[in-house]
Amino acid sequence: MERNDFPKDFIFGVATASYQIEGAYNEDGKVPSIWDVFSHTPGKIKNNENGDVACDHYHRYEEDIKIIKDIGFDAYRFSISWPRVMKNTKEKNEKGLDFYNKLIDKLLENNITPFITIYHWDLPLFLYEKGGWLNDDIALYFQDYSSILFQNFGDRVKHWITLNEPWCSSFLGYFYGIHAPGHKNLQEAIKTDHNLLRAHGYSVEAFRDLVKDGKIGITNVTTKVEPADETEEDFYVALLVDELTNGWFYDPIIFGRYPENARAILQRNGIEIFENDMNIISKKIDFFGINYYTRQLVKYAPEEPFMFRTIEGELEKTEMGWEIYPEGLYDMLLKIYNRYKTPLYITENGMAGPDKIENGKVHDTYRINYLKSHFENALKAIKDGVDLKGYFIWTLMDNFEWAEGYSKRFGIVYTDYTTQKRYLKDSAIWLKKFLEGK
Ligand SMILES: OC[C@@H]1[C@@H](O)[C@H](O)[C@@H](O)c2nc(CNc3ccccc3)cn21
Repeated sequence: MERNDFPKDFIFGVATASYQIEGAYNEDGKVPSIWDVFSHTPGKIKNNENGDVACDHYHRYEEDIKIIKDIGFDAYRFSISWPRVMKNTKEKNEKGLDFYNKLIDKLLENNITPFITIYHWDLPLFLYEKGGWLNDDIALYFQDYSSILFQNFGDRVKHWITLNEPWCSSFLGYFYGIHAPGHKNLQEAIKTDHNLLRAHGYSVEAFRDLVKDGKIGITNVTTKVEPADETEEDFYVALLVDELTNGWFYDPIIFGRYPENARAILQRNGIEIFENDMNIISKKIDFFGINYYTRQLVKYAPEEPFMFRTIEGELEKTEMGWEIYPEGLYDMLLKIYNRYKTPLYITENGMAGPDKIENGKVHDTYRINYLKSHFENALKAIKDGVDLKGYFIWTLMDNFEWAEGYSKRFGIVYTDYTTQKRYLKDSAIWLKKFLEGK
Protein backbone atom coordinates (compact mmCIF):
# COMPACT_ATOMS: atom_id res chain seq x y z
CA MET A 1 0.00 0.00 0.00
CA GLU A 2 1.29 3.46 -0.96
CA ARG A 3 0.16 6.99 -0.30
CA ASN A 4 -0.87 7.34 -3.94
CA ASP A 5 -3.34 4.48 -3.56
CA PHE A 6 -5.47 7.02 -1.70
CA PRO A 7 -7.41 9.71 -3.63
CA LYS A 8 -5.23 12.63 -4.74
CA ASP A 9 -7.04 15.10 -2.44
CA PHE A 10 -7.08 12.72 0.55
CA ILE A 11 -5.69 14.43 3.65
CA PHE A 12 -3.19 12.81 6.01
CA GLY A 13 -2.94 14.68 9.29
CA VAL A 14 -1.99 14.45 12.92
CA ALA A 15 -4.06 15.44 15.96
CA THR A 16 -3.56 16.85 19.44
CA ALA A 17 -5.65 18.61 22.12
CA SER A 18 -5.00 21.78 24.13
CA TYR A 19 -5.01 20.46 27.69
CA GLN A 20 -2.87 17.47 26.72
CA ILE A 21 0.05 19.41 25.17
CA GLU A 22 -0.01 23.16 25.88
CA GLY A 23 0.97 23.51 29.56
CA ALA A 24 1.18 27.21 30.58
CA TYR A 25 -1.92 26.38 32.63
CA ASN A 26 -2.00 29.77 34.35
CA GLU A 27 -0.02 31.97 31.96
CA ASP A 28 -0.95 35.10 29.97
CA GLY A 29 -4.41 35.42 31.51
CA LYS A 30 -5.56 31.82 31.09
CA VAL A 31 -8.17 31.01 33.76
CA PRO A 32 -8.66 27.53 35.29
CA SER A 33 -10.42 24.67 33.52
CA ILE A 34 -12.20 21.70 35.07
CA TRP A 35 -9.16 19.62 34.08
CA ASP A 36 -6.81 21.93 36.02
CA VAL A 37 -9.00 21.36 39.09
CA PHE A 38 -9.47 17.61 38.45
CA SER A 39 -5.76 16.93 37.84
CA HIS A 40 -4.85 18.93 40.96
CA THR A 41 -7.20 16.73 43.02
CA PRO A 42 -5.22 13.94 44.70
CA GLY A 43 -6.10 10.44 43.52
CA LYS A 44 -7.76 11.40 40.23
CA ILE A 45 -4.76 11.03 37.91
CA LYS A 46 -2.19 8.22 37.85
CA ASN A 47 0.89 9.27 39.86
CA ASN A 48 -1.04 12.49 40.68
CA GLU A 49 0.27 14.07 37.46
CA ASN A 50 -1.29 17.13 35.79
CA GLY A 51 -1.24 19.28 32.67
CA ASP A 52 0.43 22.32 34.24
CA VAL A 53 3.43 21.96 31.88
CA ALA A 54 2.57 18.92 29.70
CA CYS A 55 4.63 19.24 26.47
CA ASP A 56 5.12 23.01 26.99
CA HIS A 57 3.63 23.43 23.53
CA TYR A 58 2.50 26.95 24.43
CA HIS A 59 6.17 27.99 24.25
CA ARG A 60 7.40 25.35 21.74
CA TYR A 61 4.69 25.46 19.05
CA GLU A 62 7.12 26.62 16.35
CA GLU A 63 9.40 23.61 16.92
CA ASP A 64 6.38 21.30 16.94
CA ILE A 65 5.10 22.73 13.67
CA LYS A 66 8.55 22.14 12.15
CA ILE A 67 8.21 18.46 13.11
CA ILE A 68 4.74 18.25 11.54
CA LYS A 69 6.16 19.80 8.38
CA ASP A 70 9.24 17.58 8.39
CA ILE A 71 7.14 14.39 8.59
CA GLY A 72 5.10 15.69 5.67
CA PHE A 73 1.54 15.93 7.00
CA ASP A 74 -1.04 17.82 4.95
CA ALA A 75 -3.04 18.96 8.00
CA TYR A 76 -2.94 19.44 11.76
CA ARG A 77 -5.95 19.01 14.05
CA PHE A 78 -5.69 20.90 17.34
CA SER A 79 -8.14 22.20 19.92
CA ILE A 80 -8.68 25.66 21.36
CA SER A 81 -8.52 26.07 25.13
CA TRP A 82 -11.77 27.82 26.02
CA PRO A 83 -10.34 29.15 29.33
CA ARG A 84 -7.30 30.50 27.46
CA VAL A 85 -9.38 32.69 25.13
CA MET A 86 -12.29 33.64 27.45
CA LYS A 87 -11.79 35.28 30.87
CA ASN A 88 -15.51 34.88 31.64
CA THR A 89 -18.75 34.53 29.65
CA LYS A 90 -18.23 37.89 27.97
CA GLU A 91 -14.56 39.05 28.01
CA LYS A 92 -11.97 37.75 25.55
CA ASN A 93 -8.35 37.18 26.57
CA GLU A 94 -6.39 38.84 23.77
CA LYS A 95 -3.12 37.08 24.70
CA GLY A 96 -4.88 33.75 24.37
CA LEU A 97 -6.25 34.69 20.94
CA ASP A 98 -2.76 35.89 19.97
CA PHE A 99 -1.29 32.45 20.71
CA TYR A 100 -3.72 30.72 18.35
CA ASN A 101 -3.32 33.42 15.68
CA LYS A 102 0.46 32.82 15.71
CA LEU A 103 -0.08 29.05 15.63
CA ILE A 104 -2.47 29.29 12.66
CA ASP A 105 -0.21 31.69 10.75
CA LYS A 106 2.81 29.41 11.29
CA LEU A 107 0.82 26.40 10.03
CA LEU A 108 -0.30 28.25 6.91
CA GLU A 109 3.27 29.50 6.34
CA ASN A 110 4.28 25.82 6.26
CA ASN A 111 1.40 24.88 3.95
CA ILE A 112 -0.27 22.79 6.68
CA THR A 113 -4.08 22.96 6.74
CA PRO A 114 -5.43 23.76 10.23
CA PHE A 115 -8.44 21.80 11.55
CA ILE A 116 -9.77 23.35 14.76
CA THR A 117 -11.60 21.42 17.47
CA ILE A 118 -13.59 24.02 19.41
CA TYR A 119 -14.00 21.89 22.54
CA HIS A 120 -11.79 19.01 23.67
CA TRP A 121 -12.95 18.70 27.31
CA ASP A 122 -11.25 21.65 29.05
CA LEU A 123 -14.39 23.50 30.19
CA PRO A 124 -13.69 26.82 31.98
CA LEU A 125 -14.19 26.55 35.73
CA PHE A 126 -16.29 29.75 35.68
CA LEU A 127 -18.89 27.85 33.62
CA TYR A 128 -18.70 24.69 35.73
CA GLU A 129 -19.49 26.94 38.70
CA LYS A 130 -22.70 27.95 36.85
CA GLY A 131 -23.63 24.25 36.44
CA GLY A 132 -21.42 23.46 33.47
CA TRP A 133 -22.99 21.12 30.89
CA LEU A 134 -25.93 20.57 33.28
CA ASN A 135 -27.01 24.20 32.82
CA ASP A 136 -29.14 24.63 29.67
CA ASP A 137 -27.68 28.13 29.19
CA ILE A 138 -24.31 26.56 28.31
CA ALA A 139 -25.46 25.97 24.73
CA LEU A 140 -25.63 29.72 24.15
CA TYR A 141 -22.38 30.35 26.05
CA PHE A 142 -20.82 27.83 23.65
CA GLN A 143 -22.38 29.64 20.68
CA ASP A 144 -20.86 32.93 21.91
CA TYR A 145 -17.43 31.30 22.39
CA SER A 146 -17.63 29.60 18.97
CA SER A 147 -18.60 32.91 17.32
CA ILE A 148 -15.53 34.63 18.79
CA LEU A 149 -13.34 31.88 17.30
CA PHE A 150 -15.12 32.08 13.93
CA GLN A 151 -14.67 35.88 13.89
CA ASN A 152 -10.98 35.69 14.85
CA PHE A 153 -9.82 32.64 12.88
CA GLY A 154 -12.50 31.93 10.25
CA ASP A 155 -10.70 34.02 7.62
CA ARG A 156 -7.85 31.44 7.59
CA VAL A 157 -9.34 28.27 9.12
CA LYS A 158 -11.97 26.53 6.98
CA HIS A 159 -12.31 23.15 8.74
CA TRP A 160 -13.97 23.07 12.16
CA ILE A 161 -15.06 20.42 14.65
CA THR A 162 -17.50 21.61 17.32
CA LEU A 163 -16.98 18.90 19.95
CA ASN A 164 -14.56 16.08 20.52
CA GLU A 165 -16.42 12.98 21.69
CA PRO A 166 -19.51 14.12 23.62
CA TRP A 167 -19.71 10.50 24.85
CA CYS A 168 -16.52 11.06 26.85
CA SER A 169 -17.56 14.46 28.19
CA SER A 170 -20.93 13.10 29.36
CA PHE A 171 -20.34 9.42 30.21
CA LEU A 172 -16.74 9.56 31.47
CA GLY A 173 -17.24 12.95 33.13
CA TYR A 174 -20.73 12.53 34.57
CA PHE A 175 -21.44 8.75 34.80
CA TYR A 176 -18.22 6.76 35.22
CA GLY A 177 -16.55 9.70 36.96
CA ILE A 178 -13.04 8.95 35.66
CA HIS A 179 -12.79 12.25 33.76
CA ALA A 180 -13.44 15.83 34.90
CA PRO A 181 -15.64 16.87 36.65
CA GLY A 182 -15.85 13.31 38.13
CA HIS A 183 -19.60 12.97 38.69
CA LYS A 184 -21.28 9.53 38.90
CA ASN A 185 -24.90 10.05 37.91
CA LEU A 186 -26.51 8.51 34.81
CA GLN A 187 -29.28 11.10 34.62
CA GLU A 188 -26.64 13.83 34.64
CA ALA A 189 -24.80 12.03 31.83
CA ILE A 190 -27.94 11.96 29.69
CA LYS A 191 -28.69 15.60 30.49
CA THR A 192 -25.13 16.81 29.80
CA ASP A 193 -25.03 14.90 26.53
CA HIS A 194 -28.22 16.60 25.41
CA ASN A 195 -26.75 20.01 26.24
CA LEU A 196 -23.51 19.11 24.45
CA LEU A 197 -25.52 18.27 21.33
CA ARG A 198 -27.52 21.51 21.72
CA ALA A 199 -24.25 23.44 22.00
CA HIS A 200 -23.03 21.72 18.84
CA GLY A 201 -26.19 22.77 16.97
CA TYR A 202 -26.02 26.39 18.10
CA SER A 203 -22.36 26.51 17.05
CA VAL A 204 -23.23 25.19 13.57
CA GLU A 205 -25.99 27.83 13.32
CA ALA A 206 -23.47 30.65 14.06
CA PHE A 207 -20.87 29.10 11.72
CA ARG A 208 -23.21 29.32 8.73
CA ASP A 209 -23.39 33.12 9.23
CA LEU A 210 -19.73 33.74 10.07
CA VAL A 211 -17.66 31.33 7.92
CA LYS A 212 -19.65 30.97 4.72
CA ASP A 213 -16.88 29.12 2.83
CA GLY A 214 -16.05 26.74 5.70
CA LYS A 215 -16.89 23.12 6.62
CA ILE A 216 -18.05 22.08 10.08
CA GLY A 217 -18.68 18.75 11.77
CA ILE A 218 -18.54 16.89 15.06
CA THR A 219 -16.21 14.10 16.20
CA ASN A 220 -17.59 10.98 17.89
CA VAL A 221 -15.75 8.13 19.50
CA THR A 222 -16.78 5.19 17.32
CA THR A 223 -16.27 1.71 18.70
CA LYS A 224 -17.13 -1.55 16.93
CA VAL A 225 -19.53 -3.31 19.32
CA GLU A 226 -19.66 -7.09 18.84
CA PRO A 227 -21.45 -9.98 20.58
CA ALA A 228 -19.08 -12.05 22.73
CA ASP A 229 -20.78 -15.25 21.50
CA GLU A 230 -23.06 -16.12 18.60
CA THR A 231 -26.21 -16.19 20.73
CA GLU A 232 -29.39 -14.22 20.09
CA GLU A 233 -29.08 -12.61 23.51
CA ASP A 234 -25.52 -11.41 22.83
CA PHE A 235 -26.54 -10.10 19.42
CA TYR A 236 -29.37 -8.16 21.06
CA VAL A 237 -27.20 -6.54 23.71
CA ALA A 238 -24.59 -5.72 21.04
CA LEU A 239 -27.25 -3.81 19.10
CA LEU A 240 -28.30 -2.08 22.33
CA VAL A 241 -24.76 -1.08 23.31
CA ASP A 242 -24.07 0.11 19.77
CA GLU A 243 -27.09 2.42 20.10
CA LEU A 244 -26.00 3.60 23.56
CA THR A 245 -22.39 4.35 22.66
CA ASN A 246 -22.52 5.22 18.95
CA GLY A 247 -26.09 5.87 17.78
CA TRP A 248 -26.88 8.04 20.79
CA PHE A 249 -24.41 10.63 19.51
CA TYR A 250 -24.94 10.24 15.76
CA ASP A 251 -28.72 9.75 15.28
CA PRO A 252 -29.89 13.08 16.82
CA ILE A 253 -27.59 15.02 14.48
CA ILE A 254 -28.95 13.43 11.31
CA PHE A 255 -32.42 12.12 12.27
CA GLY A 256 -33.31 14.56 15.08
CA ARG A 257 -34.11 11.74 17.52
CA TYR A 258 -32.37 9.33 19.89
CA PRO A 259 -32.16 5.60 18.96
CA GLU A 260 -35.31 3.88 20.21
CA ASN A 261 -34.03 0.68 21.90
CA ALA A 262 -31.46 2.56 23.97
CA ARG A 263 -34.08 5.19 24.75
CA ALA A 264 -36.56 2.54 25.90
CA ILE A 265 -34.13 0.79 28.23
CA LEU A 266 -32.99 4.09 29.75
CA GLN A 267 -36.61 5.11 30.35
CA ARG A 268 -37.34 1.65 31.84
CA ASN A 269 -34.55 2.47 34.29
CA GLY A 270 -36.23 5.72 35.24
CA ILE A 271 -33.99 8.01 33.19
CA GLU A 272 -35.57 11.14 31.68
CA ILE A 273 -34.84 11.57 27.95
CA PHE A 274 -34.78 15.08 26.49
CA GLU A 275 -36.39 16.19 23.21
CA ASN A 276 -35.99 19.98 23.18
CA ASP A 277 -34.05 21.72 20.40
CA MET A 278 -33.79 18.65 18.15
CA ASN A 279 -34.24 21.07 15.25
CA ILE A 280 -31.08 22.89 16.42
CA ILE A 281 -29.18 19.67 17.15
CA SER A 282 -29.89 18.40 13.64
CA LYS A 283 -28.68 21.51 11.79
CA LYS A 284 -26.97 20.21 8.63
CA ILE A 285 -23.27 19.41 9.06
CA ASP A 286 -20.59 18.92 6.39
CA PHE A 287 -18.84 15.87 7.87
CA PHE A 288 -18.54 13.50 10.79
CA GLY A 289 -15.21 12.96 12.52
CA ILE A 290 -14.66 9.35 13.58
CA ASN A 291 -12.29 8.49 16.43
CA TYR A 292 -11.66 4.77 16.05
CA TYR A 293 -9.41 2.75 18.37
CA THR A 294 -10.83 -0.68 19.06
CA ARG A 295 -13.86 -2.91 19.54
CA GLN A 296 -16.06 -3.70 22.55
CA LEU A 297 -17.20 -7.31 23.13
CA VAL A 298 -20.51 -7.57 25.05
CA LYS A 299 -22.27 -10.47 26.77
CA TYR A 300 -25.97 -10.75 27.76
CA ALA A 301 -26.15 -10.32 31.55
CA PRO A 302 -29.73 -10.01 32.81
CA GLU A 303 -28.49 -9.27 36.32
CA GLU A 304 -26.87 -6.03 35.09
CA PRO A 305 -28.91 -2.75 34.94
CA PHE A 306 -28.55 -2.59 31.14
CA MET A 307 -28.48 -6.38 30.64
CA PHE A 308 -24.88 -6.52 29.44
CA ARG A 309 -21.31 -6.72 30.60
CA THR A 310 -18.14 -6.10 28.61
CA ILE A 311 -15.90 -9.11 28.00
CA GLU A 312 -12.13 -9.01 27.55
CA GLY A 313 -11.22 -10.15 24.02
CA GLU A 314 -8.37 -12.44 22.94
CA LEU A 315 -6.72 -10.19 20.34
CA GLU A 316 -3.32 -8.49 20.82
CA LYS A 317 -3.78 -5.39 22.99
CA THR A 318 -2.18 -1.94 23.29
CA GLU A 319 -0.83 -0.45 26.54
CA MET A 320 -4.38 0.81 27.17
CA GLY A 321 -5.64 -2.80 27.15
CA TRP A 322 -7.55 -2.04 23.92
CA GLU A 323 -7.66 -4.84 21.34
CA ILE A 324 -5.94 -4.14 18.02
CA TYR A 325 -8.79 -4.65 15.54
CA PRO A 326 -8.26 -2.84 12.24
CA GLU A 327 -11.16 -4.67 10.59
CA GLY A 328 -13.42 -2.80 12.99
CA LEU A 329 -12.39 0.46 11.38
CA TYR A 330 -13.56 -0.82 7.99
CA ASP A 331 -16.84 -2.05 9.50
CA MET A 332 -17.58 1.24 11.28
CA LEU A 333 -16.70 3.40 8.27
CA LEU A 334 -19.17 1.40 6.17
CA LYS A 335 -21.81 1.40 8.92
CA ILE A 336 -21.62 5.12 9.68
CA TYR A 337 -21.40 6.22 6.05
CA ASN A 338 -24.21 3.96 4.84
CA ARG A 339 -26.51 4.99 7.72
CA TYR A 340 -25.92 8.75 7.65
CA LYS A 341 -24.68 9.43 4.11
CA THR A 342 -22.39 12.17 5.43
CA PRO A 343 -18.73 12.64 4.42
CA LEU A 344 -16.25 11.32 6.98
CA TYR A 345 -12.82 12.07 8.39
CA ILE A 346 -10.96 9.71 10.68
CA THR A 347 -10.11 12.40 13.23
CA GLU A 348 -8.24 10.03 15.56
CA ASN A 349 -6.63 6.62 15.26
CA GLY A 350 -3.48 5.42 17.01
CA MET A 351 -2.11 3.34 19.86
CA ALA A 352 -0.32 3.54 23.18
CA GLY A 353 2.83 1.43 23.02
CA PRO A 354 5.61 0.21 25.35
CA ASP A 355 7.88 2.90 23.92
CA LYS A 356 11.46 2.85 25.22
CA ILE A 357 14.09 5.33 24.10
CA GLU A 358 17.67 4.15 23.47
CA ASN A 359 20.29 6.55 22.05
CA GLY A 360 17.52 8.84 20.84
CA LYS A 361 15.71 6.06 18.99
CA VAL A 362 12.35 4.39 19.65
CA HIS A 363 11.80 1.18 17.70
CA ASP A 364 7.99 1.18 17.68
CA THR A 365 7.50 -1.37 14.91
CA TYR A 366 4.21 -2.34 16.58
CA ARG A 367 2.92 1.19 15.93
CA ILE A 368 4.00 1.05 12.26
CA ASN A 369 2.12 -2.24 11.90
CA TYR A 370 -0.91 -0.76 13.70
CA LEU A 371 -1.01 2.27 11.41
CA LYS A 372 -0.37 0.21 8.26
CA SER A 373 -3.23 -2.19 9.01
CA HIS A 374 -5.64 0.66 9.80
CA PHE A 375 -4.59 2.57 6.66
CA GLU A 376 -5.31 -0.57 4.62
CA ASN A 377 -8.80 -0.85 6.11
CA ALA A 378 -9.50 2.83 5.48
CA LEU A 379 -8.42 2.37 1.86
CA LYS A 380 -10.67 -0.69 1.53
CA ALA A 381 -13.61 1.38 2.81
CA ILE A 382 -12.91 4.10 0.24
CA LYS A 383 -12.84 1.49 -2.52
CA ASP A 384 -16.18 0.17 -1.21
CA GLY A 385 -17.80 3.57 -1.62
CA VAL A 386 -17.20 5.47 1.63
CA ASP A 387 -16.64 9.21 1.13
CA LEU A 388 -13.64 9.30 3.47
CA LYS A 389 -11.79 12.59 3.11
CA GLY A 390 -8.92 12.27 5.52
CA TYR A 391 -7.13 10.47 8.32
CA PHE A 392 -5.62 12.08 11.42
CA ILE A 393 -3.23 10.05 13.52
CA TRP A 394 -3.51 10.27 17.28
CA THR A 395 -1.07 11.72 18.24
CA LEU A 396 1.83 13.98 17.29
CA MET A 397 3.89 13.61 20.48
CA ASP A 398 3.48 11.74 23.75
CA ASN A 399 1.31 13.91 25.99
CA PHE A 400 -0.98 14.04 29.04
CA GLU A 401 -3.26 11.01 28.63
CA TRP A 402 -6.07 12.18 30.93
CA ALA A 403 -6.59 9.83 33.92
CA GLU A 404 -3.48 7.87 32.85
CA GLY A 405 -1.27 10.95 33.20
CA TYR A 406 2.05 10.57 31.29
CA SER A 407 2.17 6.80 31.72
CA LYS A 408 0.73 6.11 28.27
CA ARG A 409 2.60 7.12 25.13
CA PHE A 410 0.46 7.53 21.96
CA GLY A 411 2.86 9.79 20.06
CA ILE A 412 4.71 9.14 16.83
CA VAL A 413 7.23 11.51 18.44
CA TYR A 414 8.74 10.68 21.85
CA THR A 415 8.51 13.40 24.51
CA ASP A 416 11.24 13.51 27.16
CA TYR A 417 9.31 15.42 29.86
CA THR A 418 12.46 16.26 31.86
CA THR A 419 14.16 18.04 28.96
CA GLN A 420 11.11 18.68 26.74
CA LYS A 421 13.16 17.31 23.86
CA ARG A 422 11.26 15.61 21.05
CA TYR A 423 12.55 12.46 19.28
CA LEU A 424 11.04 11.04 16.07
CA LYS A 425 10.07 7.41 16.70
CA ASP A 426 10.54 4.82 13.92
CA SER A 427 6.82 5.28 13.19
CA ALA A 428 7.39 8.97 12.38
CA ILE A 429 10.28 8.04 10.09
CA TRP A 430 8.10 5.42 8.39
CA LEU A 431 5.32 8.00 7.97
CA LYS A 432 7.77 10.50 6.46
CA LYS A 433 8.66 7.95 3.79
CA PHE A 434 5.00 6.95 3.29
CA LEU A 435 3.88 10.56 2.89
CA GLU A 436 6.75 11.43 0.52
CA GLY A 437 5.13 9.05 -1.92
CA LYS A 438 2.61 11.78 -2.83
O1 LIG B 1 -6.92 7.80 24.68
C1 LIG B 1 -6.32 8.32 23.55
C2 LIG B 1 -7.13 9.48 22.98
C3 LIG B 1 -7.13 10.71 23.90
O2 LIG B 1 -5.81 11.10 24.20
C4 LIG B 1 -7.89 11.83 23.16
O3 LIG B 1 -7.83 13.07 23.85
C5 LIG B 1 -9.36 11.46 23.01
O4 LIG B 1 -9.98 12.19 21.98
C6 LIG B 1 -9.53 9.98 22.78
N1 LIG B 1 -10.67 9.34 22.61
C7 LIG B 1 -10.39 8.02 22.57
C8 LIG B 1 -11.41 6.96 22.46
N2 LIG B 1 -12.30 7.07 23.54
C9 LIG B 1 -11.95 6.81 24.85
C10 LIG B 1 -12.35 5.64 25.43
C11 LIG B 1 -12.04 5.41 26.75
C12 LIG B 1 -11.33 6.33 27.49
C13 LIG B 1 -10.94 7.51 26.89
C14 LIG B 1 -11.25 7.75 25.57
C15 LIG B 1 -9.05 7.84 22.68
N3 LIG B 1 -8.54 9.07 22.80
